[in-house]
Amino acid sequence: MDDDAVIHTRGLTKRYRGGQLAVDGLDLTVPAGSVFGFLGPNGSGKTTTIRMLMGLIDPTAGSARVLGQPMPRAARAVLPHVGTLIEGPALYGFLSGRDNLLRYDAADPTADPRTRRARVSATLERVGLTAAAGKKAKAYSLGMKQRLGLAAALLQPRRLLVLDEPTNGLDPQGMREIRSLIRELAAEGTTVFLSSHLLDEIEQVCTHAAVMAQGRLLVQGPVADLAAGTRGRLVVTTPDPADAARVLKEQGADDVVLGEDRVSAEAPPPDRDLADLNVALVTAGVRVRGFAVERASLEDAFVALTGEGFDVAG
Ligand SMILES: Nc1ncnc2c1ncn2[C@@H]1O[C@H](COP(=O)(O)OP(=O)(O)OP(=O)(O)O)[C@@H](O)[C@H]1O
Repeated sequence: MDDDAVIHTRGLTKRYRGGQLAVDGLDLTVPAGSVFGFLGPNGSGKTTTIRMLMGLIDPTAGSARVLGQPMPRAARAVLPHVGTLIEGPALYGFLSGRDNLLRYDAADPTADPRTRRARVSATLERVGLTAAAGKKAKAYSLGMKQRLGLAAALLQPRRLLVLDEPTNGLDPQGMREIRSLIRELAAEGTTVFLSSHLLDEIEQVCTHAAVMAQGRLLVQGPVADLAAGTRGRLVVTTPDPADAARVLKEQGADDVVLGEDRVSAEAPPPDRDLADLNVALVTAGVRVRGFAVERASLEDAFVALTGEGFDVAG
């Protein structure tokens, strides 16, 4: 077991009673201090994994350690150090935002009642809800509800935050707010584990990521490495795209895509000198206006891994 890991699983498996194998032999390592994106299309097993990590359901096989301790056995010792936002916050609509937090904190046996009011006020401030603190929660927008849920997770200092699809259903402004809050928390040293089905979200906020598909882990590691393992695309801008495409194919380029004033192809391997390709184009009379390699995105990496597009719907 990796002692520095905040979350570490070995062969973690969940088969539901109906027979559905939701998580299949998962080996996950979440380094301390990371913002770790747990990525996968709907139904790939993310929520099931999170529920096992938090001791809400038992695994069928395998083991999980959170903050160095076995789950679910050590749940009582571990969970006070973990802030969670899973499947939307449970709020009382008839209570104000502030009263929701006071009530939530009062239900936590590890929370100090003497500092309760001050902590609630500070947390409301931190998530930008001070002005709306007196409003009933049912009058909150979806983004405000989500921020209130996050506030509940932040009432006490946490070593780990586990957020299940924290920006799901939010408008772009709401997403930005949650993402910048996540970055702030990470900068203070909290490890953040968040699930998402949005590739660009993971690229924007995460240092590390794991990709799930159909209950299995496809890959995990630093986000920069995941994309770097995939070749970028060579993009040639030219008024002669058909000729350029022909020359690139002759030169052995793969996956040549013809556009109106551009041609792209899979970037050649590192041992191939790009200048030679450019010379071949120009020698064949292709007028080259632009010649560049675009870095691979996480989406390219995902497509390369699975051979299919990422389902970003839902
Ligand atoms: N309580 C349950 N009983 C039986 N099958 C379940 C249960 N919960 C989830 N599943 C199934 O397990 C698989 C994984 O679901 P899970 O919710 O973990 O995926 P997910 O990646 O979190 O997707 P989503 O984003 O839709 O929640 C799915 O096929 C789902 O239908």
